[in-house]
Amino acid sequence: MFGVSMRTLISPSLSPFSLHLHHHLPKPSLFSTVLRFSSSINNNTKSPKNSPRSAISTVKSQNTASSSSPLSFSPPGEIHVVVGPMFSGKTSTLLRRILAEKLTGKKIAVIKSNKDTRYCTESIVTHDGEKFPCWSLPDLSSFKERFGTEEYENRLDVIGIDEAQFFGDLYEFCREAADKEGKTVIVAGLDGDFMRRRFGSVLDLIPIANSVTKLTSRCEVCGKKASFTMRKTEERVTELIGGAEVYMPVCRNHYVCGQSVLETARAVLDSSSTKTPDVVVASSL
Ligand SMILES: Nc1ncnc2c1ncn2[C@@H]1O[C@H](COP(=O)(O)OP(=O)(O)O)[C@@H](O)[C@H]1O
Ligand SMILES: Cc1cn([C@H]2C[C@H](O)[C@@H](COP(=O)(O)O)O2)c(=O)[nH]c1=O
Ligand SMILES: [Zn+2]
Repeated sequence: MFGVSMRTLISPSLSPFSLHLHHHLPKPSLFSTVLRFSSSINNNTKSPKNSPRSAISTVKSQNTASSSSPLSFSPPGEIHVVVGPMFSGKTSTLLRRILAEKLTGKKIAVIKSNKDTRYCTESIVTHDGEKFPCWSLPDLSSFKERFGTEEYENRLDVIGIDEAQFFGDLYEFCREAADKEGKTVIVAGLDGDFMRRRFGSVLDLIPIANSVTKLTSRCEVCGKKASFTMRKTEERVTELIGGAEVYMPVCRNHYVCGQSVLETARAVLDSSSTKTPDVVVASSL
């Protein structure tokens, strides 16, 4: 990772939600009554004295059990989104954050798309070779059942998702996990494809995210900060698995120059492929 620019889109202290609560709601409001009711349930909960894990599990089971009540208030989870071009350190950042959560005693799981078979199917692997075991899946909706529904609901705290651009059900999974199941979800993926078009549904998470981080790499041409990924080959399909042999990180200037160079090259290739055979034979002699 060469540079990081962090934009927290929702500041908890200034959220419309808290302003609304302070200035417009009659007191006591139904909402604050629900909050007090719910917190008194949790305060009366006797957690086992042994491990922090047991305490976490107890609170989570309580929340799951009470989630069917119309007056219940589950503690919300969180969604953190990490985007950027290829080689910008998205997987490294995901790994670092996941390990930090693990160190605090949280139970974690990492999922990556099974479309990405570049290094290893059972681990997320950074371009620097760091590894962490993961679930390699075709979609996210099957994760809960594969992980074990009871284990998922009562003990899992943090879910990391790598190569998020490849998951069609990303938005629904993250919203459900954070809003209804109290999970912290850390999502790493490409915001844009090689044409700088939105990639998959990563960008759809922004309105429901707690934080969004866009990383930069280093432009392979000039060394300045790179925010885009250039494809070096002729393929035009959106999804094309590959590494440095196919893609390179570039700055805006070299993305624009590179696109026009590629377009010129394509035009030359296209025109040469329409030449009559005798011309091709003649020129190749
Ligand atoms: N061709 C390359 N261009 C830039 N960085 C590279 C390249 N090859 C390997 N790297 C390394 O990749 C690291 C980022 O790896 P990773 O976290 O897997 O990135 P991402 O998930 O964003 O693709 C960089 O810190 C750099 O050391
Ligand atoms: C730009 C771009 C990338 N891909 C593929 C190439 C890689 O397999 C992954 C990205 O991996 P990384 O962890 O961000 O290095 O996505 C693609 O299919 N289409 C594209 O346009
Ligand atoms: Zn450049």
